[in-house]
Amino acid sequence: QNNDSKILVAYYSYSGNTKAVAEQIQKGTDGDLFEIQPIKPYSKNYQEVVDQAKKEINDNYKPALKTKVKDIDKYDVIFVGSPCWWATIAPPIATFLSSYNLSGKTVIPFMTHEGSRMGHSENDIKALCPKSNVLKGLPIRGSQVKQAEEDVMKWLEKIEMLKK
Ligand SMILES: Cc1cc2nc3c(=O)[nH]c(=O)nc-3n(C[C@H](O)[C@H](O)[C@H](O)COP(=O)(O)O)c2cc1C
Repeated sequence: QNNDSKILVAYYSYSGNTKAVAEQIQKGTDGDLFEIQPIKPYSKNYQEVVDQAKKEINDNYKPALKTKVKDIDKYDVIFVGSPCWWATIAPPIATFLSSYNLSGKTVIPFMTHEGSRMGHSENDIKALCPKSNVLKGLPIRGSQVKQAEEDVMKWLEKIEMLKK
């Protein structure tokens, strides 16, 4: 229940869509917003990032991140947002989930995509934090994030995470 929970909204966003949804979730939950950023940013060239992402995902590569969450232990609920990359989470999310002990916490995925919806990201997330309670995720089409707020708020209400 939102009123008793401490909420973190963590996300990685390459081109801004997932960031927009993260901000809507932050607004709806009053949680703390945290941007996951790799130390080495991905190329601005789309084809380059597509090729690099494919290789990194196939290799289970986990890029080093710029910053850490200060006190992860205080959070009960962690929203985790990623763009859909090759039908799964972007590699910085894999690093994020591997960097903390998230056992006993509720992990709530959300994803922006251009057709694959959540892909197989929920299973991949579960494998990275096996002792967390991973809920079903929210997929939002990347090109429609600006109109997504109502759907996001309805979803938050349904999963009892909308702030009172
Ligand atoms: C490397 C890469 C791989 C992608 N792979 C997929 C995919 O498999 N399925 C899909 O629906 N969209 C795919 N997309 C589109 C993105 O998921 C979509 O544009 C998303 O909203 C981008 O979010 P962002 O602006 O937060 O980075 C891919 C985009 C990139 C850059």
